[in-house]
Amino acid sequence: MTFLRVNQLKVHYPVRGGFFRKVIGHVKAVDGISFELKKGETYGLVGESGCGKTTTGRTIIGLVKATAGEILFDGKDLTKLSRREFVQYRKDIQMIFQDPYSSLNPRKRVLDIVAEPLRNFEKLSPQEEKRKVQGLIEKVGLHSDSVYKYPHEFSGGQRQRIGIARALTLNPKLIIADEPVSALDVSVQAQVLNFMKDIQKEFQLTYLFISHDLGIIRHMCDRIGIMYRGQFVEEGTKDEIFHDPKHIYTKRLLASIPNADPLRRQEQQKLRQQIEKDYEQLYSRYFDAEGRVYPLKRISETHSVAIP
Ligand SMILES: Nc1ncnc2c1ncn2[C@@H]1O[C@H](COP(=O)(O)OP(=O)(O)OP(=O)(O)O)[C@@H](O)[C@H]1O
Repeated sequence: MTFLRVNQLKVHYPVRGGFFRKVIGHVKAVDGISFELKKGETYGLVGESGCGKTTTGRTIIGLVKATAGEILFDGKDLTKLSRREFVQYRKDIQMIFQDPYSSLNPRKRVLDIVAEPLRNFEKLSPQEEKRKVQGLIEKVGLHSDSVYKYPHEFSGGQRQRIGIARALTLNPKLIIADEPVSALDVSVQAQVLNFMKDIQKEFQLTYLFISHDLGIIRHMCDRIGIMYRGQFVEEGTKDEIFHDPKHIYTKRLLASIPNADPLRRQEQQKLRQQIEKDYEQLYSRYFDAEGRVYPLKRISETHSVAIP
């Protein structure tokens, strides 16, 4: 059952320059992507830094305005809703951020941090609110007394659990997790990821999981979309992507995962060189006068199209 559908979504950020800060061009952060999420699944968005993953997530949650395209959720196009209408949907879609160190207000107690979304939507008495927050804090594996503490009193993994408790406060249907463990020690990453899997079942959540780490994507996701410079180059189930990748860029990403077996490493090295050669022939980077990677253009698969 389709739960959320993104149709031809584009997000172009204006680039300003000159004395009057006029718009001199656009960064096509997301440039016509379409995909859908089914209820209860984990959909992975993967690609190298700057390919538009975060922008996609932030646009779905309404933090960034779409330039064109549709985001259909519960029969409504979120890009067309007024601010007021959007707030109702915002309850159902929550985000877990990358950095648990900066995403929690250091001056607020856990009670206030976790209760914040609640205060915007429900009028609970202070006692009811505290009971609810303590319940959530226990759910994420922390002691109920933690509600009186401040973020600096917790480890990175614990802080991310607090971020997750905050995301769960309003019983959301969809959680957008943007690199939720990349700021954490490898030893804690697995704990947080497994915990996210557990609560997914319990709270019947659908995840849009954003990561550049294919190992994590493989562990977490049912279906995967591979992004490259604002576009999708390939989409498939976990098995299709990992066992039968079709696109040269996906092969390149997969070849970059180090092989644990030393005997196979040499083989992998050779494969990687071949893939790099093919890739270089297909894609090329363009830079503007200031050295920024420019229009994120893709050379056609036949190598025959000249880039202006
Ligand atoms: N507010 C903004 N204004 C202008 N350009 C932006 C803005 N935010 C992002 N960009 C540009 O849009 C492109 C996509 O960025 P985005 O953060 O969505 O990529 P990403 O795949 O999530 O990368 P990362 O993994 O590094 O976070 C990049 O070229 C980035 O520089």
